[in-house]
Amino acid sequence: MSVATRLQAMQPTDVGVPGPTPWDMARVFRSVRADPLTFLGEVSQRFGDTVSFPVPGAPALLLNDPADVKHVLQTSARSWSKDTVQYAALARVTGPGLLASAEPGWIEHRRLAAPAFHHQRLEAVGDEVRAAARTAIAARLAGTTGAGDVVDVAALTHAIGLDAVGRALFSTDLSDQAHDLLAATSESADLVVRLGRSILPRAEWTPTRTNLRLRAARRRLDAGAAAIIAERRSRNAHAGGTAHHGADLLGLLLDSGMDDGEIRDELVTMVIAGHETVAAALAWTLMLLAEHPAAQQRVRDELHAHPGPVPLVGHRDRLPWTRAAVDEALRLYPPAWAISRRSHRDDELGGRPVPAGTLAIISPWLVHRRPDLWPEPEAFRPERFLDGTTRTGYLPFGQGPRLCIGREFALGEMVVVLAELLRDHRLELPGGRGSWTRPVAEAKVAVHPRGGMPLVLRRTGTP
Ligand code: HEM
Repeated sequence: MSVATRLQAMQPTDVGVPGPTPWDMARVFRSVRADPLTFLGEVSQRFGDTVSFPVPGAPALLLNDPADVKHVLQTSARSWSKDTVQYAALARVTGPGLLASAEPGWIEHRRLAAPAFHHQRLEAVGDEVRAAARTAIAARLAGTTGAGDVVDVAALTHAIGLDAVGRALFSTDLSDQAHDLLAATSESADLVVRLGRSILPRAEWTPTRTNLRLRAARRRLDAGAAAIIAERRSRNAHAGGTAHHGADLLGLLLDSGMDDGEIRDELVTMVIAGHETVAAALAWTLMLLAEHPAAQQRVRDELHAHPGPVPLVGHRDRLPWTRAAVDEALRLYPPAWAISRRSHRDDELGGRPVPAGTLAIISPWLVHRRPDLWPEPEAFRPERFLDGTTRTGYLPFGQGPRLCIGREFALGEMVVVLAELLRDHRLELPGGRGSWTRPVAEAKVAVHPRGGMPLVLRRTGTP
């Protein structure tokens, strides 16, 4: 490639979309890395629905118009792939598992995993999710008085999230490995974010601190996955070595003919995608309910009006308000705060041609705060979702063919955990409303409450 061609490739491509200048970006560089949510909010306020970032080569566009979002993720999904820095960084941990994989191999893996998320199967694992919630709640509350102890509900929901994935998808009790798996997934998630935001991407083999730490975290995840696979094979051998390893996700993967490396990638994908997101979403939901005692009481009233175990699937008819509270919490705090795609063909966005190679950044966090779609967008109002209809500009689980495979599982899990916790407990803000400050929403792999989520948990019936 000639110098002129190289220089040409370094120039941002102008597609006639406004956005910050390179100078603007240089000035805010540090704060963007520390707090991308605020930065994205500011640029969309300043430049509108489509914002262009001054990066070398093909355009990088932030898309906030639901029509553009639908175009990229759904209508024209075949022209846009996950060939992006975000997913390349994730693939350093998960390998080309279902979440990070770019087409075309993805569809076979999706078909293979799908039966583990079908309604029938999810109905069958409701007890496991309930058991995960009960065990973690009992462990966390052991030794507390029940009369108003401050509990970090984010740590609680992490423990539940991991255990629920283990029990429901791998029929495995992960409690022995929980500490190590939680530490390794959260370490990997932090490093993935760091790599995704690095201005100087280095080759995987260079001995940078991040690369070395990532390799160590990967080894721990590999060991965890290998132990889960070995345990299932040995269980199967003891049961007479039947041809089928079971109806859960791990059984499906083992029966599929995938090699152990591919199975490892899917297991690690599900552990990361399946517990970080649900844990964060639940922590924010509990905070919002603590801030809104009347909404919380309405959840409890619904639970008392319908005693008995809450089903994972089909809970909406019985507990419409509880489910609406979950939907509204996912609007305000969508754990997956950024979704990226790269076009591999020339395409059009809002009537404007965009070349192959264009990067599209979609932030559910921003789209969910559009005042034209969500009046008083910062207000927590579960009633927005009471009618149960699909809403334009609502995509906590993505949209189109790559919609979250764990959506029904996650929603069911969230409702079941709320039921287990709120039936007999009241959540309050430590120090009361006057002295309460929300934890900072930290955009990592999921949007987490920085420093945890300390809330008062009081057994109902105690003063
Ligand atoms: C509140 C919880 C969850 C949220 C907010 C969430 C969000 C998302 C989003 C936005 C996507 C699409 C990403 C994209 O298009 O680039 C996605 C995909 C995915 N999610 Fe979830 N997720 C959640 C729970 C789960 C659970 C419980 C699992 C599994 C146990 C899971 C596994 C996956 C997988 C494997 C994909 C990739 C699917 C594909 O590309 O075919 N997620 N998730």
